[in-house]
This record gives sequence, C-alpha cells and structure tokens, in this order.
Amino acid sequence: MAHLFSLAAPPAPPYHEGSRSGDQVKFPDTGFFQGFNKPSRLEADIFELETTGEIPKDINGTFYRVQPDHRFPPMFEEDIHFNGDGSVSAFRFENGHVDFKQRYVHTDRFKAEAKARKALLGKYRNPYTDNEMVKGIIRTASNTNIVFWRGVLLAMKEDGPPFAMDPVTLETIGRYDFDGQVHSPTFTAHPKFDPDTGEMVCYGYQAGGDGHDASCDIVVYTIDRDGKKTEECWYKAPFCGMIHDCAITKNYLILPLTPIKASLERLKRGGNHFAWDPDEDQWYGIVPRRNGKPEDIVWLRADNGFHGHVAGSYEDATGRIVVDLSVASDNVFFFFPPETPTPTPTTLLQRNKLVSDTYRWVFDPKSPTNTRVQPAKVFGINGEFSRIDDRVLTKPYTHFWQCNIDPTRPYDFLTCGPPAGGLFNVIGHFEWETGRKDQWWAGPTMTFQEPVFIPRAGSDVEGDGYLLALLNHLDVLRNDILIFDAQNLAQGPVAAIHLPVKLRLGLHGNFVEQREIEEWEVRRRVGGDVGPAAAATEPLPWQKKMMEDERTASTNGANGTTGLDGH
Ligand SMILES: C=Cc1ccc(O)c(OC)c1
Ligand SMILES: [Fe+2]
Repeated sequence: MAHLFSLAAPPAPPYHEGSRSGDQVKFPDTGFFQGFNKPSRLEADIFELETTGEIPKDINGTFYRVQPDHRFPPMFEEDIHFNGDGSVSAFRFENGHVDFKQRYVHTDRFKAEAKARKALLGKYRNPYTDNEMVKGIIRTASNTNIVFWRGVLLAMKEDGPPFAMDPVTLETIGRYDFDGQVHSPTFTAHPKFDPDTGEMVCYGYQAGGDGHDASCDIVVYTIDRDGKKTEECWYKAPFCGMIHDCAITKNYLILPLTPIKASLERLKRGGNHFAWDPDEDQWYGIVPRRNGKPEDIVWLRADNGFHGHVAGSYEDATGRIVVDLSVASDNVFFFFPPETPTPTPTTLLQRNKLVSDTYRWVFDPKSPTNTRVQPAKVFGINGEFSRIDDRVLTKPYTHFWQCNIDPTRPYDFLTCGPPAGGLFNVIGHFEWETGRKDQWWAGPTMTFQEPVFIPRAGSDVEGDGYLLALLNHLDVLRNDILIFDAQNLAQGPVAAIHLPVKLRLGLHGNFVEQREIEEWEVRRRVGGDVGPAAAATEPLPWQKKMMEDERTASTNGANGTTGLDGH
C-alpha cells in the first residue's frame, strides 16, 4: 500500500528563491520551523494539569507568559522567530491546582491575516516587504511581554503599541492607548513599575515617525497608579539602535542603547531591520524621571557589547546609579549580521563562543555626556533572562535568578539537535552580597525559559518564596513548569506541572496575585469606579498622516492634473 504521503502528483515547492508562492499552509522545511521550533498555533484550555510533588497551596494567582508562534507560513522562508504572532499562555494556580489557557493576541495583523487565510506581513519590522493589502497597518505582533496594568493584560512588542487583553478570558480588547494619552508609534516591551508609587515608567525608541524609519527619537512617559499620564519628554539618541530593556531608580531612567542599528535605506531595499555594528560602543542614556527636558539626557559609553536584560537597579547612598544587567560579548542576534563589507552570517562556532556575564555598572548621573565608563563588577557567570523580587526594584537588593549556560554539562545533541533558543541548561540563583551561586542542572535533553519569582504568602523578606521556570523537553517536544524554593535551587524542584503539549520558545512573563486580578475585576465592571477598559478609537498620528498624504496625492497628481481641477 502506498504511503499516505506518496501523493499522485508531486507537490510544488511552497517557496521559490526564498519567497512564498501559493496559498498552501505548509511551514518551511528548515530548522527555524521544524522540531522544537515548529509552530504550534494552539489555542486551548486544559482544566487540571497533571502534577508531580506538591504544588505549594499558597500560590494563588496566574502566571502569564507570551511566545511568538507564526500563525501562517511566513512570506519569506528564512523568517525569524521574533516575527511570529504573539500567543499568551496563562497558568492559573489555586490551592495546589493548576489550569491552563492559551490564546493569540488579536492584533490588527492577526485579523488581517486571518481574513486572507495567509501571511500578508513580510519581514521583521520592514513594511516595504508587506503585501499591498496591509499598507498602513499597525504591524506589531505583540509577542514579547505580557504585563498586568490596572486590570488589563498588555501584550507588548517594542515595534508598536500594546494590545490589551482580558486577564481571565484572554480575549483581546484591542490596541491600548491609555485612554487616548499615548500616541507614539512604538512602545517598549519592558515598562518598569515603581513598587512604592505604583507608577509605570515606559518609553518608545525609533518613535519619531511611523516606527520603522530609523528615527533617533526616544519618548519617555510616566503613567501614575490612577492611569494618568504625568510625564512625557522627547529625547534624541546618537543613532537608531535597539533599546530593548531599561532600568529605573527613584530619580532616573536608564536606557541601554545596543549597537545594532536600523537603516531606512536598507528597509526600503527590502533588507533586515537591524544590522550589528561591531565597531560601535554600547551606550547608556540617563534621564530624570521627573520634569525631564530634551537637553537633560546624559549618554555614557562603554566598549562594544550586546545588552541582555536588567536585574536590579537603584541609587546608592551617594546618589550614584547602580544598574545590573547581562551584556554579551558579541552579536546575540546572529540573524542581523553586520552589513559591511558583505553580510557575514555568524557561524555556529562564533555563536557558541558568545559569553553573557552579568555586569554591575555604577554611573554618576552628573557625568558630562559622552563620558566613557567601565563596569564596577562582573559576576562571573554566563546567562540571561535575569529576574528579581520585583518588590525591591529601585532599592538595594541582593538576589537575582537567571537561565545559565553550562557547556561543560553533557548535552544529547544526537536526540535533540542544536538546542532551540540556546543552551540554557541550568537555572541559577545569585547573591550580590555574598557572591553565592545556587544552581541546578536540568539534564542532557532539557533547557529553561525565563523564570519568575513569586513571594511566599505573608512574607515581605526579599527573595523569600518560589521560583517558577518553564522547562523545555527538547527530546519529546513537550514542556513542564518546575517550582523551586527560590533560596535553594540546588536541591532541585519541589514540584512540577506537566503540559501534554509543546509550547513555543517564549520571551517574558509575569505572575499576578489573584487578589489583584479580583480587585480590578470589580473596579473594571460596568458601574465600577474605573469601568471597562477601552480600546483606542483613533488611528495613530502616523496613520492619519499617511491617509492625508494619500488623499492629497490622489487629488493632486492623478492623470497629470493639479489639485485645483482635480475635483
Ligand atoms: C531581546 C529580545 C527581543 C527584542 C526585540 C524583539 O522584537 C523581540 O521579539 C520577540 C525580542
Ligand atoms: Fe526582553
């Protein structure tokens, strides 16, 4: 009998010279879309996940996280993971039980592509590669972070505005402009929350025009705990590089500017959004959190490096700014190689040599702009995705947790292939004060995704609680959640939650206490003191301008007539 897939007519290849032809839903036959990296496209509810050990009964809330998950085969065969549609997973913990829910963020892009039943948006942050049908669309895939803000979940990606979702149903409410207060084309995926004031400090980079024109404008906002925008100031960057994460202290916002650069000319040629510049410094922009003026920004510079994520940050007793973050020794985004003289893709060997230590910088905010700085300390570890006890943000602190890379541990390459997303085979807990390293290796077929810290109920001691980390089973294409005592990772997990399916490699997530969700559910009811969250009703300024320009162009230029006799 013929094999099921021995079709009578040999299928036409879905990609021709890298571009998609035809409408068949078949993902590229490349490592980027197969194995652990195969899109799952799953929207699901699972009541009562299977568990091992005892899930701590005092964990009462929801762990939210977001992953890119291409809904349709991409327009370009070599598309990158970061261009996948945002899909949010929610793990609801209650009294030792865990339920699962997963839904896509219904972005403008998601809706347009659903209607067409195929990909219409082209390359990562490059509208010049899009199908004509989606000209002027807000392109963001909302796939990088999911934060809880005043009763809604905000799904965020730095190339566009946030999209709001219902924290219980995960239904998308729509594009969120903070009740008409925020109009920038871009918005960070890493807003910071001041635990004392309840403020959200946030920003957008490449914010001057439509969000993909390599502008050097940076906008910084503060939204207060009542949802009111209290600060807005526009600054200039020395070049249009990536500002992915940020740090806050009581008085300052610190913006790490990574030397991976956008170019409008390259975008127009249909090229990559970013190119790594190995000859450029890493920069740190420092701005005041209150009453900032455009001329207030101070730029400090250090030798080339690639910023990872921030752990803690605060001002010390002398008013100096302490910022702890991982910095990699080379280009982490191997898919955005340097442009000159000819594109030189990073080899696997180079990628494996990349080291990402955790640096402590101590900045004097009174430094003249352009001052060169040296790190105050390096921890002597290799890892990324640092997290802290969020209650100590802006304060001196000692504990952080992160995913580590230990290449000396055995890895089952034969079964698993190259480790999808990087060899994060160890989960680590570190203390600045003592230098203590408390680590646990997952085994030869497993890697971790970003952890979150959950405080123990009733305890306000820094770091007293649990560490939750997603575990990838690269051999059987499935995920677990491991729960650790946050102060003793080395003893291994105290409990595990088993998913019967595979998640995608996600970026960021956060744990939200049930009492917070419920408090806001009441406030957001019809008739509640805040009322239901509303989606943006107005197009963004760049969209209005585009529509206006098109209107004038069609009245002015059509058939060689002038605007005057055009009507
Ligand atoms: C560093 C992570 C990072 C930076 C930019 C992105 O668009 C992104 O998408 C998932 C992730
Ligand atoms: Fe991030």
